[in-house]
Amino acid sequence: MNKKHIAVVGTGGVGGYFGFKLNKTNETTRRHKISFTARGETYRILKENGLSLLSPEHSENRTRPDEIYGEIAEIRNPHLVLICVKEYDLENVCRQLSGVISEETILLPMMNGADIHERIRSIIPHNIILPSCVYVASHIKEKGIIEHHGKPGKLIFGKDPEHLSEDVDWVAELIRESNIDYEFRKSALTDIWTKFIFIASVGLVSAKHNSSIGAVFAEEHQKKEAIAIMREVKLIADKKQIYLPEDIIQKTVEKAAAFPFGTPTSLQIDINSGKEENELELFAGTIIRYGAELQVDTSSTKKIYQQLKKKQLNI
Ligand SMILES: NC(=O)C1=CN([C@@H]2O[C@H](COP(=O)(O)OP(=O)(O)OC[C@H]3O[C@@H](n4cnc5c(N)ncnc54)[C@H](OP(=O)(O)O)[C@@H]3O)[C@@H](O)[C@H]2O)C=CC1
Ligand SMILES: CC(C)(CO)C(=O)C(=O)O
Repeated sequence: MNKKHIAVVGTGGVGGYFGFKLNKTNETTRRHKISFTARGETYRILKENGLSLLSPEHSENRTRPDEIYGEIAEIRNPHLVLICVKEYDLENVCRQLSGVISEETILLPMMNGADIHERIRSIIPHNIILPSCVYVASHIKEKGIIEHHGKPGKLIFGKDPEHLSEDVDWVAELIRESNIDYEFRKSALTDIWTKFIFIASVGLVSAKHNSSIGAVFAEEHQKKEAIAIMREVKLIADKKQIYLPEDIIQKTVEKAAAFPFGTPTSLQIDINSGKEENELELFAGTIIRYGAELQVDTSSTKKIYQQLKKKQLNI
């Protein structure tokens, strides 16, 4: 594989965790160039101290990126861009990326959401975009310092359905070499919706009650709310002809039980800490919109959406 430039855009929970692993491996192999883009104070700290990851997986918790940019406009000749931002920054990031990528650049979003690859495609129509989902419990402890708990993070990604014949095996090889747990599929759509049914339901209910993943399923009322949202997502997936197994709800409850009881969700943290922006639209907004388009009743999601809107105003 020729030397590639891998640009990590967004050095938060996800970009910091997966980017750390890429860079740590590359510090030894020196096969590629790994760059990070970060804003403001995070940029300054990364420049000064490098990137730190506090994780049971790594005893050596600091890595020095080859290049750190304070703005997307500074990125030069990237072969692969990992888009690791919250959904409310996605369109802004994509518009800026349009100015720095070539037609060969591959885009790999590492985000929650059911339609992220389509949203990227509406701004960057001709590049290869690899649909994906990620499982990891990591967050910004302090700017430039990422904390990771629980199981090793996992990336599931697939071929671009509009560029099926393009060879993107080098991306899978890079991920494998970096000791990242991953699956590479011909199509990742079922995986994306399997993650979406989980995180949309658990995220919304945990945000409403400020409860952890374990607590959502330990409390009967919360569990009922989560299952009602899962049912709505399953009906939408069926209408969109996205395969989810018939026992997906049972499987999703089991998946939740595999997380340490106290694991928070990112939506819970963002809403209950009074952060100005959060991913409520990514979860509830998307379900409600698809419901309207496909004539699926989404009254449970609409109810919790209104409750969370009110909660935001009162915080
Ligand atoms: N954290 C987790 O455990 C998991 C998160 N996810 C999903 O992954 C996605 C990313 O989440 P996460 O990493 O937690 O989010 P974070 O908020 O931790 O990190 C996002 C980072 O992107 C940065 N950013 C935004 N816009 C720009 C820009 N224009 N230039 C440079 N940097 C930018 C932000 O900078 P700044 O700090 O300056 O705002 C922030 O540091 C979300 O969709 C989330 O739902 C999925 C699974 C698990
Ligand atoms: C629940 C978790 C941590 C699982 O990856 C997640 O995706 C999120 O909080 O957004």
